[in-house]
Amino acid sequence: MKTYQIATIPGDGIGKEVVPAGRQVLEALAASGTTYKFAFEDFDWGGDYYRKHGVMMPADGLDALRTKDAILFGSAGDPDIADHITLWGLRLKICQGFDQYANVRPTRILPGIDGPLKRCRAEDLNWVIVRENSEGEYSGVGGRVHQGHPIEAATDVSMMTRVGVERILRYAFKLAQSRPRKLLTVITKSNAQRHAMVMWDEIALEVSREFPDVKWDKELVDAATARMVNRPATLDTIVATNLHADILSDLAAALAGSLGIAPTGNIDPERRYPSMFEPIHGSAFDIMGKGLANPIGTFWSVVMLLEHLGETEAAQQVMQAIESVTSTPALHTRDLGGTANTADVTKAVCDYLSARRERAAA
Ligand SMILES: NC(=O)C1=CN([C@@H]2O[C@H](COP(=O)(O)OP(=O)(O)OC[C@H]3O[C@@H](n4cnc5c(N)ncnc54)[C@H](O)[C@@H]3O)[C@@H](O)[C@H]2O)C=CC1
Ligand SMILES: CC(=O)C(=O)O
Ligand SMILES: [K+]
Ligand SMILES: [Mn+2]
Repeated sequence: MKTYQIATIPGDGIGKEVVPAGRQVLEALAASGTTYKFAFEDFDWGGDYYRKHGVMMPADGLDALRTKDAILFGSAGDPDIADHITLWGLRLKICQGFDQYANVRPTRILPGIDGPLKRCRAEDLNWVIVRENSEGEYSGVGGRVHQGHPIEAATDVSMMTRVGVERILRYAFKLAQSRPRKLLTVITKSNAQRHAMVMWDEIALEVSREFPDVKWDKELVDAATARMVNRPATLDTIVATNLHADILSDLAAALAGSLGIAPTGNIDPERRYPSMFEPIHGSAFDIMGKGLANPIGTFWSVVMLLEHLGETEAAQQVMQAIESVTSTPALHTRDLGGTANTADVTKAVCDYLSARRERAAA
């Protein structure tokens, strides 16, 4: 029997609540009679580790992850440690260390969820945002000098390379091609950002020639926010830079009902390294430790993890379990206007998976 090696890294805040929940779902799935097992290794990296060791993860931490089939991640972010230390010390260290250059963020309005847009039907919002995940505004290039003096200066340089832009655009065109509408929107800001974003537009045109069956258009990022709200059905696959897509995908999640529902894959499409799956949200300091976290974003990330492993049927089963739970208002957490807690939702998803096994056996 095949055993998938899965690393779990809860990290901080509600990551510590939703990642164990995600693991329970994978365990319930395996117990329901799959032809494979999961072997989990849990890593206690994050803010608590930082308080003990002065780093978010060990210097050779990537080596412990290198041989895993996938990583399930929670969040990096601790109320008592600066956000740039936690993010760069853990999540970005893994994303950049394993060159997970494609950050893939599907969004749709799940059954039973009441989205905030009154003119948007559920079928009008079914997007996948492809976020460049290795360079751009989050390349980490820059510096700060003369701190505290009037002449203090600081830069965050947005680095765009032809290789980086070409590979993410090619990934996005391919993904668009694989979806029924074969529709891609390339989002930039090539009016104001007159160098790298102009290069994006040029490379988009070049790469588009490899995909004659994909319809594509361009939108500037400011106008894209309005289009997402006013004409959601005109979008399908979306590709944008690291920063732009980070912002647009939180908006997308909110338009689909809640930040607590939305999943991500940090993908190395070439499979040189393990890919990492996480909800798009962060540590949620305001609700951590209270059992209020919606675990659906993590469960949907588990679906993406299973798809990445090639376990398509299992992925579908977990997605069905999620949709059965979202269809039941009594199982909505507070962010969806309900009163259920993290454990209630987790149990319902696990029970659904177990019941499938019983139905199959009957
Ligand atoms: N991938 C990662 O590791 C990320 C880390 N962060 C870090 O997380 C910390 C907090 O960041 P914020 O900007 O506040 O964003 P956040 O995503 O943690 O929270 C924003 C709002 O959404 C709500 N929310 C988020 N997830 C939820 C869930 N599953 N269920 C119910 N409500 C949920 C929170 O309660 C909060 O009101 C910071 O340290 C930040 O750097 C933020 C985003 C991603
Ligand atoms: C850090 C962050 O906001 C994200 O990965 O979405
Ligand atoms: K996260
Ligand atoms: Mn974000």
